[in-house]
Amino acid sequence: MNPRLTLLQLTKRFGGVAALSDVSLTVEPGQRVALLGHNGAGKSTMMKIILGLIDFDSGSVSVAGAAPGSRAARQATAYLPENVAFHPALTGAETVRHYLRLRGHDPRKAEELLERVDLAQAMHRRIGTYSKGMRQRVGLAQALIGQPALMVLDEPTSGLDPVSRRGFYALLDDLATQGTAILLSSHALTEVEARTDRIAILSRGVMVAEGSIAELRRRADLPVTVTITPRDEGTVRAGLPQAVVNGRMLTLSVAQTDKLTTLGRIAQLGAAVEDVDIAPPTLEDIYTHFSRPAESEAA
Ligand SMILES: Nc1ncnc2c1ncn2[C@@H]1O[C@H](COP(=O)(O)OP(=O)(O)OP(=O)(O)O)[C@@H](O)[C@H]1O
Repeated sequence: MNPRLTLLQLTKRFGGVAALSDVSLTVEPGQRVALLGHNGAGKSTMMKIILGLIDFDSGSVSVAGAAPGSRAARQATAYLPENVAFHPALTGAETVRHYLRLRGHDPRKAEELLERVDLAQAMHRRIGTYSKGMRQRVGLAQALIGQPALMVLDEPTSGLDPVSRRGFYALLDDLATQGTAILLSSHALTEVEARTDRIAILSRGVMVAEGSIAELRRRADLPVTVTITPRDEGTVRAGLPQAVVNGRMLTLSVAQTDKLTTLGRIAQLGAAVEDVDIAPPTLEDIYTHFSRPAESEAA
């Protein structure tokens, strides 16, 4: 299958600032890719280039096999900006009908789209009375028009409460199952860790890491955290002198390669141990690990 999005050695400068340097990325049909990066890392610049809103200096970009900004690319792509702005005097239903007409679709589909984003109750109210999260969901309904081949979402959950976030990701899962490729930028590491297939980390315009969370975890080779709940603290501390006391628990930071040996030593402590938990490095740990070299360059 052809990728829905291909960026090859993409470079973009704004005067003296290299917003993107040699960035490559592909997103296949049905993939959900999270684009992570500090403020000013180049995420919005990349999205604007994909949408054909700004030019780039060198490299190549293909959106569903077409040039960014071309009619074919625009038809294949849906975009949800971070702060959606709609006319406050129009209702949700009127707004989505308007976008349906603009994109050559049957305006009667507005109700179904608004139901999909959980706005059935409020669709006939003026948008001026909506909360930020509700406006965001109107934006999402607009982005769902015509079953896009590629969805580009800029911080899509920033105004949403936890229940709405869950609903939002369930909707993305449905779209991905039907083949839509999804590229979303986010600073919410915990939720993208659970709800996306691949992570792309930009740091000062450079793609410093890209892959599934399992691949990035392997590559980063960060220690796992082993937490032991002792039944007999004295015996556990004597058996594991390097463990750090943390309230009622003892924790150990263990290299991946020493994990099984350490578990063997814990098992030998027998009844002195009440429980053991192993936590792999979180996406936040991985993100910090890969972003760090560029940060130290900056120092
Ligand atoms: N129109 C512009 N003119 C000059 N510099 C720009 C312009 N747009 C972006 N930049 C610069 O390019 C770099 C990347 O900015 P960009 O907005 O892409 O970052 P970002 O990752 O989206 O950040 P944030 O998380 O804050 O939205 C920054 O140094 C920014 O100042």
